[in-house]
Amino acid sequence: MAEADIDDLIEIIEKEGNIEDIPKVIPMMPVRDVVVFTDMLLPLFVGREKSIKAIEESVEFDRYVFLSVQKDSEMEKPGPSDVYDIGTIARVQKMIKMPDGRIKALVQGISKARLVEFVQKRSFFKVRVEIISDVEPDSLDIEIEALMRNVKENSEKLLALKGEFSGDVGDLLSHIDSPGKLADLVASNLNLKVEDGQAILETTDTVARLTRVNDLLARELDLSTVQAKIQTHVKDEISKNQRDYYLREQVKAIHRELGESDDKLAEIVDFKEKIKKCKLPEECEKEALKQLTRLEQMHFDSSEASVIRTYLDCIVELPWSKTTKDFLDIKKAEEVLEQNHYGLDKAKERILEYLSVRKLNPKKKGQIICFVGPPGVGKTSLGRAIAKAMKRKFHRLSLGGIRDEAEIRGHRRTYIGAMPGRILQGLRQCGTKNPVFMLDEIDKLGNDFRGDPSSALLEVLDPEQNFEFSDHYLNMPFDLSDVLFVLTANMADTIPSALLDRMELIHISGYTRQEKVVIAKQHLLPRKLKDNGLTRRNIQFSPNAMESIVSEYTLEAGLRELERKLDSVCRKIARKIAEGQKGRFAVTCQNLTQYLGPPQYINEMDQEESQVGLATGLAWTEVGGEHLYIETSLFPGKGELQLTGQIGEVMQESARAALTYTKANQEALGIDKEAFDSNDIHIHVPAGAIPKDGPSAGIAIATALVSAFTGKKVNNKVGMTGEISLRGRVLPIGGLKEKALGALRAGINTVIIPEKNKKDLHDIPKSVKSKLTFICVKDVREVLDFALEAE
Ligand SMILES: Nc1ncnc2c1ncn2[C@@H]1O[C@H](COP(=O)(O)OP(=O)(O)OP(=O)(O)O)[C@@H](O)[C@H]1O
Repeated sequence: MAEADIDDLIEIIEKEGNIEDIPKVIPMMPVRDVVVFTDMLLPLFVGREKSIKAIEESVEFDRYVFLSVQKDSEMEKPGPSDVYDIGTIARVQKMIKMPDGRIKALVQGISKARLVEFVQKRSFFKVRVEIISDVEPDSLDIEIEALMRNVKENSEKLLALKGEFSGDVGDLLSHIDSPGKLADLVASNLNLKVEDGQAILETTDTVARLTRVNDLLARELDLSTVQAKIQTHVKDEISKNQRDYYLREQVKAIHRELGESDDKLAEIVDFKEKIKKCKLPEECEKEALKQLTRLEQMHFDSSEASVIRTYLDCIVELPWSKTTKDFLDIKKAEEVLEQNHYGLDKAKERILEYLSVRKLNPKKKGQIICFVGPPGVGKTSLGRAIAKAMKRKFHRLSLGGIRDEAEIRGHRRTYIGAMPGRILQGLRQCGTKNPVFMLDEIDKLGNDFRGDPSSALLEVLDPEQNFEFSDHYLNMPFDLSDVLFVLTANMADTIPSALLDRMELIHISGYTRQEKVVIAKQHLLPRKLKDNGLTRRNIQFSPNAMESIVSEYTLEAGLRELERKLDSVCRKIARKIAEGQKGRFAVTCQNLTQYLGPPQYINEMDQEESQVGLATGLAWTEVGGEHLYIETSLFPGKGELQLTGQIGEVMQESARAALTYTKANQEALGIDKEAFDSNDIHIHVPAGAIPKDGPSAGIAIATALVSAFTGKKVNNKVGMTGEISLRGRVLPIGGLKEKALGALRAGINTVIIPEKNKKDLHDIPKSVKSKLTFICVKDVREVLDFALEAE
C-alpha cells in the first residue's frame, strides 16, 4: 500500500458520510477482478460503453454508483445474472476523461449493499439497492481482541516482508478497534482472488469475517515468506555475481597498477578452458587446477610463474584422451606392407598376425615386438608401415647412447630447465595417445651413475605397469597402454635382460646381392628418382650396372650405402638435365666410374691366395656377417703367445684353447714337439682398429695355428665358424644366416659349420645355398682335413 493511499484512507474514514442519504436507486457498474470493500479507495479504468455511461450518470445520483463483481471476468457484456448480488455502493471522488475515450475514476467504497432489482437495463444499468449492515459483536471479548491483534501483527509482518511497512501503517492499524473495519482494510490490501474477496464481502458477521481474513492473511504470510526466501536466494546469486565481477575488475585494476596486463587474466581463463577440454583423470585435473591457482597468485613475470606456465603447457598439450581410430583391414595392411618392402616374409607374417589378434580382441595386451637386425635392413620402415596400415601416427625415438634415466622419465620440476621425458615429449608431438611408438636401438642403452634407463623403460613397456606411467616432470600418472611400442636393435645380446624377457624378437638378417638388386630396382631407384626430380624417362640402368653397384660399391648387410650410391647417380644426372643436356642417360658398367668413381670393394678374396697360417673365419657383427682373417706367424723364441688386433677376452681364451689343443695333439697333427718351445707364436686379426670378440673364431684360429706349425696352406675359398673345446670338439654358434651372407659377399664358396648348426640351414635363402657349400663338422680334425691343402 503506497503512503499516499494511506493518507487518503485516513481522511476518508474520518469523513465518513451519512448512509441514510444514499439514494435507493443508483447506476450500477460491473467490475472485473476486484472486490471493492467499504472504505476502500480505488482507481478504476472504465472502458466499456455501458460502464462509462453509468459513471457519468452517477453525477445525477450524488455520485453514488453500485459496484458489483462479474462472475466471469472474461465476459465483455455481462447481463443481470452475470454479476454477484452483493456488492458495494461507492462514491466517485474524481473522474478524468482520457484521450482514448476511457474514464479514470477514483472511487471510494461506502457501504455493502444487496442488488434488489434492475430498474433500467438499456443504455446503462440502474439498480435498486438495499444497504446491508454488519452484525457487530456485543462486546469485544478477549478472543476477538486476540484475533484482532493477531491480524494486525500479521499484517505488519506481511507489509514488512514486502518492504511496505511504515510507522503510519502501524498507527492506522492500532487505531482501528472494529473487527469489521479491520477485516475490510486488510482484505482490500491482500490481493485476494475474486471468489475469496466476494466471500469476505458477503460475510456480515464481522468476527466471522475477520476470522476468514485472518486465515487468508496467514496463508499469504506463509507464501510471502517462502517467496521472500526465494527472492533472497536469487538476489544473493545476483549479488554474488556482481561481487565477483567487481572483485575481478579490482584485481584487473591492481594488476594494471603493478604494471601487469590483462593478458594474465586471459591466460588463466585460457588455461582453465584447455584443462577442462583435456578430460584429465579427476586427480590430475585437481592438481592442474591447483597449479593454475598458484600461477594466478604469482607475479606474471616471475621465474616461478614461467616454470608453472611451462608445466601447465605441457599438461594441456598432452593427448590425455585423443586417439585415432584403428583401421584393421588385414588385406589392406598386407598390401601396405608389400608395397613398401620386398622380402621380409617372416616379419610381415608376424605383423599381420599381430594386427589380426588386435582386430579380434582389441583389449589384449600384446607382446612387444622387437626387430633385430643390422642397420639399413628396414626395421624402422617396417614400423612406419605398421603405423600406415593401422592409420595411426608414428613416432621414432632413438635410444642410442641414452644413459640417464631422466631422459625417459623426465626431470623433477625442482630442476632448472626441467622437462618431461622423451616418451611424453613424443606423445605430445604426435597429439594422440595411441601412436605407433618406435624405440630404436634398444641394444645401445647405456647405464651409469645417472640411473638405469632400462628400468624406466620397463615401466614404459610393461603392460602391467604402463597404464599409469609416472613421469617425474609431470608428477601424475599417464596412461601409455594404448601406445603400440615397436622396438629395434642391431643385436639381441646387449639388450637388458629384463627388457628382453618382455619382447618377441623378430630377426631380420641382411639381404643377398640378388635381393638387393631387386629392392634397388623396385623400391630404392623409384624413390631416388622422385627425390631428385627425375622420371624413368630420364635414366636407364643396365642390369649389370645395378649388380655392379651392389657388389663393387657397397659392402653391407642393409641398404643404406646402396641408397646413397643410387642417390649420387641420380644427382649427377639431375645436374646434367638442369644444365640443359637432353636425352635419356644410360648407366652401364662401363660408365659407372663417371658417376661413382672407381669401385670401392673389389672382392678381397680374389687378391688373396691360399697361404700358410692364414685362415678365414666368419663373424657376426652389428653390421651383419663378415669374414675375418686370422693370421699366425712363428718366429724363434721361447714358446710365448702374442695376441693382437683388438681381440676381446673371449676370443683370447679361444686362441689359448686352440693352442692347447694343438699342443696336446701335436703328434696326431704331425707337429714336431720342439717347435712349441723354440718358437714364439703371434696371432693377429686384422683390421686391428676394430674391436672383435666372441668364441666363434675358435676353429679358424686352430686351423691357422696348425697350418703355421705344419706348413700346410689353408684353402682361401673356405670360410669357417665354430667354437672349439679343449678336446677339439666343434661347438655351435649363432647368426649363421648373417655369416653365410657375409661369406658370399667375400667370395667364399665353402663354409664349415658346426654339426649342431645344421638345423639353421633351413633359414638360409635358396639363392645363397646354391652358391655356397656347407660342411658340417663335429671335430676340429674334420675341419683341418678339409681346409688344409696337401703340401
Ligand atoms: N625389404 C625392403 N624393401 C624395400 N625397401 C627397404 C627394405 N628394407 C629396407 N628398405 C629401405 O632401406 C632404407 C633403410 O631402412 P631403415 O631405415 O628402415 O633401416 P633400419 O633397419 O631401421 O636401420 P637402423 O638400424 O640403422 O635404424 C629405407 O629407405 C627403407 O625403405
